[in-house]
Amino acid sequence: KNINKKKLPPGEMGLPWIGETLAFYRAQRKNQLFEEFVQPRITKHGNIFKTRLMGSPTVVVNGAAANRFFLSNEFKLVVSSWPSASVQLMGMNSIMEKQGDQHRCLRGVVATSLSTAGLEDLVPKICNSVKLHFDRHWQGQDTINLFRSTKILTFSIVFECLMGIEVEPGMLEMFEGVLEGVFAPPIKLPGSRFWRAKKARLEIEKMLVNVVRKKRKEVEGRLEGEEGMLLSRLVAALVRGEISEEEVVDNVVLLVFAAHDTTSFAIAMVCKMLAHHPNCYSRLLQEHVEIKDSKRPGENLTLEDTKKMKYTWQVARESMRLFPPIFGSFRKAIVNIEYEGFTIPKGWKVLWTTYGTHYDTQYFPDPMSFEPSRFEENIPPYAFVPFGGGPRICAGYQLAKLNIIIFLHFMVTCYDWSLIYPNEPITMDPLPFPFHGMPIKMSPKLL
Ligand code: HEM
Repeated sequence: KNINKKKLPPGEMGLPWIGETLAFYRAQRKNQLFEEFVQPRITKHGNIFKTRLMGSPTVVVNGAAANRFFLSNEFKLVVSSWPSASVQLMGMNSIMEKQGDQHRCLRGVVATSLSTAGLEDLVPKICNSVKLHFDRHWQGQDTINLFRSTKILTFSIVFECLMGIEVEPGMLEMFEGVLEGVFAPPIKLPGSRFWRAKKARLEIEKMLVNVVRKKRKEVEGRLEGEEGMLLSRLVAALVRGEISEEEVVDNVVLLVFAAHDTTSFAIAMVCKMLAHHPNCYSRLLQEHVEIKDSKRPGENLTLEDTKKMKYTWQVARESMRLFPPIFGSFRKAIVNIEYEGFTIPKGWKVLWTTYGTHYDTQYFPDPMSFEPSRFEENIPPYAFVPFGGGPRICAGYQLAKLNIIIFLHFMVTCYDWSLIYPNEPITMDPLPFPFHGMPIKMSPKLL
């Protein structure tokens, strides 16, 4: 209560409640949130400024030092803070709402599924999913909506390869029904986005509770110590009494949400960059042809093979630097925070951004040019943060990486392709997506 006003960061709070929300939304709709909202305020006030968004006084922080400070002090100074609609739709028990020991327990379950042994099993599974996807959706077509295609694929990879739940017809649509409401105003009027999403969530709950109970019987009948995929591990924790049935359900929903638009957008942007940079494309193609030539026909890739996709991962990281799938995310101060001579009062929100460092000339000279070779050098910690950092760093980073590079392996070695709209605009709703869904022309490759 006794905060010295002079020590608040500079910036405009605007009108009561509404603050600068409209300007924020306007910029977001054009996918110009950084250029039109953040950058001009950095120029005027510096890297740390205050504003008011959706009723909350908020401090926007930019730069590697700020990322380090706020991301690594999760649980001590700040906690993640999602809009009410997201929390209602993902559930109160998802990992993003958990702190301390409960958070550690859930992360542990995800992490063991993505440990080295887990990844070794995942690689052939992902390969099979990609091949099956091409057989079902690409074969015999000469054009395809790439963004849609990668969403269908990512969904089946998360469900079948990571969790071990078979995808049934209609499931993807049900989940997308929920995702559409995640950032909508939480208005429960019939017909509103949020209302429709709530209905979809109830349907999913019904479906997942059955899946979880079936899995529970299986897990209980198994020998102790026998491990399985992520769902089995979550259910095993349920059987041991460490987590509840609601926690299992909420975390399955959360994992789909976390993986879905992010991975698909990352793949779409890599393809856009490859289409615009033919030299990078030939170098990437060569990497994959060499790997393919080292295998017998039909032999699956191994984790070792994916480690050889070094240039591909540079291309993917450079694409995520320029087009991060996540703009940043909100935290809430749980104490009064002193930072860089300013006070951030307890209860205020903090918005850290990926863009605030990704275009910083100190770390990325000539930041607007596409140069995958930047990633040959080590990038200083917290300067490149598409996956966040600290205790809440992306739990699915390894899966995202494998999904992206294995998809590219099969796409570039099996197909010739080109963008139908090379300069297709990117919009946001509120996550970024290519306006036309990135249609491509493609034909099977005659290698
Ligand atoms: C290119 C793809 C992806 C990107 C760019 C991405 C980015 C991020 C970022 C920035 C965060 C941190 C959010 C914060 O600090 O508030 C995060 C958290 C998370 N991500 Fe990802 N993600 C991707 C794919 C995935 C996948 C495939 C999964 C899992 C299947 C996943 C699961 C998670 C989970 C569970 C968290 C929450 C971690 C926690 O709260 O402890 N993500 N992701």
